[in-house]
Amino acid sequence: MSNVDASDSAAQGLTRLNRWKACGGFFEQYTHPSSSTNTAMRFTVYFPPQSAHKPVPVLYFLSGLTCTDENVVQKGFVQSQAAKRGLAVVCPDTSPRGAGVDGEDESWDFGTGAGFYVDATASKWSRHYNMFTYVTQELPAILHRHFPTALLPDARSICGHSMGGHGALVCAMKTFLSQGGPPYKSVSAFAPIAHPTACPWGQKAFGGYLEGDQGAGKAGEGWDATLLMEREGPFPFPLLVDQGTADTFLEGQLMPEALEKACASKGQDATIRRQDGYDHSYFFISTFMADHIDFHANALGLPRE
Ligand SMILES: N[C@@H](CCC(=O)N[C@@H](CSC=O)C(=O)NCC(=O)O)C(=O)O
Repeated sequence: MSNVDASDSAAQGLTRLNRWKACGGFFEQYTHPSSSTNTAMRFTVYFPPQSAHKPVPVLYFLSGLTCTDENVVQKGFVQSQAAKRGLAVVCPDTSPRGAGVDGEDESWDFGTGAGFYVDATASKWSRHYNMFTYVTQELPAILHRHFPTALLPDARSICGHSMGGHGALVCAMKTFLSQGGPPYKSVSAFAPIAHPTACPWGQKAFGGYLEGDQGAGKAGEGWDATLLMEREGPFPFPLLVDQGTADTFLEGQLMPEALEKACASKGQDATIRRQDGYDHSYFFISTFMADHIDFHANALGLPRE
């Protein structure tokens, strides 16, 4: 279970920053005080046209290193298929901002913009860098309190890219294992950092955020999707992963073959696809976004087109 208290934050207010009409629905961007991160947090929701008349299921999209809530909104092409299927898409930020932790802005792959969707236990980071509790508990509670007629409380799935692809896997796995909220119905990832304890990005993040992860790396094992699959799989939700073959981070950082092997050994319901010639960018993500929206809409029981 989480070491962070997210219980009181649903009562706190949201301030709307922006609203844009798209494909008959609306993107709405909000800021609010967060009890998980002890900072202001920002997120954007796509409300499909159907949500004006009845509550709809929710897909969370977790972005990667250096991103905010806006990258996938501007370049992910979520809205056209989400509007067709009647699926809301929630896009959180990737870390607290302006927390004031010494060194948080020194590198692009750690600290600001790089929360890695863990709950930090190292004392320097643990007051603010609690993105796991924020994404899995606090933000859903806020959304369902503020938008009860637009969003269903228990029908949720999760997707992400790179750091966020791994975050999506771990949010679903750890929520199921801890029974810490309604289970996610499906999980998908674009180019996830599939085995973070074995790659430089993950070792840097876990070594910083997690007490006891320096050196032997033990603390990170409970936050590594491939190790969670090996130890606790199979999980009762389907998994879809897309990986571009021309991704410059594929060798050395992403390691989809490790996750693939773990899924195969545990009989996990998993589809892991290689997409020829695609890189790590939002050109890749936007190309296959409709497939991912359909995958989740089907798992969430939405009517097919
Ligand atoms: N330092 C570089 C590379 C950063 C980068 O490629 N970030 C990816 C996510 S990587 C894994 O989590 C990304 O999504 N970038 C944003 C985008 O809109 O493409 C840099 O700063 O460019």
